Amino acid sequence: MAACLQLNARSFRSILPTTSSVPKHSARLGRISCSAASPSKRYTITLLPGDGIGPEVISVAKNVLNLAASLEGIEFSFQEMPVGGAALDLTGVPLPEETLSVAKQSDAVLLGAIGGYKWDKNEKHLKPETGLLQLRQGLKVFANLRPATVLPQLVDSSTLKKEVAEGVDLMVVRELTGGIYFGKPRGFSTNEDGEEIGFNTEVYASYEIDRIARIAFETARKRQGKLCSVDKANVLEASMFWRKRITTIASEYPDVELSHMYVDNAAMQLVRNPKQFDTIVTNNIFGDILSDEASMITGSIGMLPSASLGELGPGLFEPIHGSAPDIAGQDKANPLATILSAAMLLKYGLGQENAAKRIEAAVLDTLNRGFRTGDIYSSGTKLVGCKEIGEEVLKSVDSQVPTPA
Ligand SMILES: NC(=O)C1=CN([C@@H]2O[C@H](COP(=O)(O)OP(=O)(O)OC[C@H]3O[C@@H](n4cnc5c(N)ncnc54)[C@H](O)[C@@H]3O)[C@@H](O)[C@H]2O)C=CC1
Ligand SMILES: CC(C)CC(=O)C(=O)O
Repeated sequence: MAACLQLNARSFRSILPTTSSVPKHSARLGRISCSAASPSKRYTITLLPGDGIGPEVISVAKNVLNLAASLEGIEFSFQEMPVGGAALDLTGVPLPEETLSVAKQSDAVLLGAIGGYKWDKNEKHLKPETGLLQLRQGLKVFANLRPATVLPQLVDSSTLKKEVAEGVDLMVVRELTGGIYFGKPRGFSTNEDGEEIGFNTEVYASYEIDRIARIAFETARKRQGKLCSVDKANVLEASMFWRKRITTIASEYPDVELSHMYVDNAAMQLVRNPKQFDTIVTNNIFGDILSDEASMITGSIGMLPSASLGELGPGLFEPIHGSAPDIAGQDKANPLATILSAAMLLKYGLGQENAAKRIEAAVLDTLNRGFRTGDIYSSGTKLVGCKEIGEEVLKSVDSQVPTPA
């Protein structure tokens, strides 16, 4: 148990510069300016359950977040707002102005997932996914941290051989508000031969690369000091420019060992020898794909949390998975990624590290007691649903002693 906690604690501790005294809405990234004042103990949290399994995992994570925080004397007021398909059904748009406004005014945002078959044929501006992209852009959360750690308890759940998966502890730093997801021109048209076409633009300005590069170098510096920048600079101009800017920023971090890798090779290396990676920095689309791949090394996409942070304003915390319509409404979803996202919210969003550690420890304790959802089940463990594993995590939190005042 101690060894497991140690491994986990290191991986969580090493994500970003430690900010145990981050005031509300202070800059949290890169060159952080922190107040020395004690953190506030009252926060407003926007909950965005979204679609599919989103409401199931958010309901569980909310209870865990609330209990862990209360043991540290922290009070939350939660405000639940619609986003994605749920918002489309209610209001006709995937990100209502009120949702964005409430989110912006809160201290942190916890999101489940969006999307579903029902809205798949909608026009682009009426897709749930557009609402999530608008939310990320509206909150200006350009830095998406996606830790992938193989917990000793789940090494048998990995699809990779034990000796390959064991000990993997990597961090994907994904650029989140630029690149091909947002680049213009984009759309549908007709080419000179009269053929219908669809097109998008991968574009990055130097400031966008420089700021994510600094976050990634700072992150690597707090971890094992190794940063691998992933691009497609053998083919794409946007990647050539990415590599040039990353190399320029590297001169500010002589203590960090920088390497570059093409994305096709990186995809292969992640399953060949994932332990070679410490911190990966990459663009929006490659980060999306590589982090889903990395999640399977850890056992399941249902295990990977994420934190999306900007220079100012609330952070957005969400599991990396989608709305999983194939299992929605069946109490089969693994809520641990969302619960761990709540821990990231406490640590990186609010500077409440002790409460975050309570959640991380409770997740480990629950796994140590043998509880598993279907996606991480292995023989000899206890198969439970989303609600039940949530209740077990709550019991683990509940059994912890409050920090003396
Ligand atoms: N951040 C978000 O809200 C995201 C939303 N989506 C949307 O979600 C919908 C479904 O997309 P998919 O490509 O199927 O990706 P997905 O991540 O929703 O599901 C992929 C597979 O993983 C499983 N899975 C995902 N999360 C799980 C969990 N917590 N526990 C157990 N199993 C889990 C699903 O059952 C499915 O078999 C689409 O509408 C898509 O656009 C996709 C990715 C991210
Ligand atoms: C807009 C989202 C559905 C894109 C995505 O897959 C993600 O960022 O996780």
